[in-house]
Amino acid sequence: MDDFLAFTPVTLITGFLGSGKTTLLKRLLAHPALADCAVLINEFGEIGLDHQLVERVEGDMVLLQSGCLCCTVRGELSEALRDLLSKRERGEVAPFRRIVIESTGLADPFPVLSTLKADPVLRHHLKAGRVITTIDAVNGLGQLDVYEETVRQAAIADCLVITKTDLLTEDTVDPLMARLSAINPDGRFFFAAAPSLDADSLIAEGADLNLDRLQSPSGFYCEAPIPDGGEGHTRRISAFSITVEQRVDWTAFAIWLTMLINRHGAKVLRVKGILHLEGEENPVAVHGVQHLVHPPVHLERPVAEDRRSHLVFIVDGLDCALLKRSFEAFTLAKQSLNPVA
Ligand SMILES: Nc1nc2c(ncn2[C@@H]2O[C@H](COP(=O)(O)OP(=O)(O)OP(=O)(O)O)[C@@H](O)[C@H]2O)c(=O)[nH]1
Repeated sequence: MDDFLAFTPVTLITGFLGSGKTTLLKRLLAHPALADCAVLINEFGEIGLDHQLVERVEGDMVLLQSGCLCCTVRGELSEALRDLLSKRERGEVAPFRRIVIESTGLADPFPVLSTLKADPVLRHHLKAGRVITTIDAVNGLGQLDVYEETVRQAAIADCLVITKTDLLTEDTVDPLMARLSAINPDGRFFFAAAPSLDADSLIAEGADLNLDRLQSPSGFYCEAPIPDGGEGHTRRISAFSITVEQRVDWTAFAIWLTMLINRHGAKVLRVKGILHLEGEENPVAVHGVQHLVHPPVHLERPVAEDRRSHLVFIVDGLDCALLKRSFEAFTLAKQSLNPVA
C-alpha cells in the first residue's frame, strides 16, 4: 500500500463561532496541496449551511450535524472517517490524500484529536496533521475572556490564523496576539487578510501534531466523558433555526437584525443564514458574530433545490421564543422555529 494510504494526515480547522473557519477552508481548498482531500464539516444545529457555502458538495464532503464534534457526534466522527477510508479502499470516492475536518465553533479540539488517537482502526490509517485555529480579531479578546472553548482551541493550535484584521487598525491586534502567545507560545501566526495567505506553510507536512500536548501542563486535557446534548459547553448556549417558507423582505429583515444586534449583540454568538429575497433570483448569505454583522453576500447560484430561507442562531442566554416573536412581528413572515439544543 502507498505510504499516503497507510497514514492519511487529518488537518483540523477549529476556531470560535463565526471566526472564519469556512472562509479559510474555501480558500485552502483552492490550493493545489488540498486538491485531493476529503472534507468533513461539523455544524452545531439542525440545519447545516456551511457545506452549501463551500460549493464542493461531492461524495468526498461529509456533513456531521445535530451536535458538536467534541460531545454528541464523536461516535459519528469515527464512523464517518472509517466510512471514508473504506469508500476510498473500494474506489467509491476519489483517492484523497488528506482529510480536513472543520469543527463547530464550540468544539473542544482535544476530544476530537483524542478520538483519532484512541480509535483502533483510525489510528492505523490516519495521522494527526496540523491544527489550524481561526481567531476573530474583532471579537477574539472578549471571547477568550468568556468562552473556555476559545482558549482550548488556541492552546492546541499549530497555526493561529487571525481573521478580520482588515476590519481593525493595525495596532489593535497586538493585545490579542500577546494573549494568544501567552496561551500558546509555539503557535505560528498567520493573517487571513494577507493577500497571499501562506497556504503551503499552513498545511505543511512534517510538522505533525505533538499529541503530548493533549496532556498540556495548563490542565486543558479533558478525559471525562462530556454528557450528551453539548452540556460540556456553557449551559446557557442554545442553537435554533428559523425557516421561512416565502421570500423575505430584505428591508424589514435588516431593520430587525440591526435592532436585535444593537440590543443583544453580545448574546448573539452567531447568526447565519441563506435567505431567498423578494425580487432576487439567487439567495443571499447573511453572517453575524455578536455586534459584528458582515455585509450580505449575493450568491451566484442557487445553493440547493430548497427555496426556503434558513436562519441559524447560536445564542448565549437569549430566549428563543422571544426572538421568534420579534422576528414575526418585524418581518411578518410565516416561519417555524426549531429548537435543536
Ligand atoms: N472582513 C473579513 N471578514 C471575514 C474574514 N474571515 C471571515 N470573514 C467573514 O466572517 C463571517 C463568518 O465567516 P465563516 O467563515 O462563516 O465563519 P465560521 O467560523 O465558519 O462560522 P461558524 O461555522 O458558524 O462557526 C463571514 O461573513 C465571512 O465572510 C476576514 O478575514 N475579514
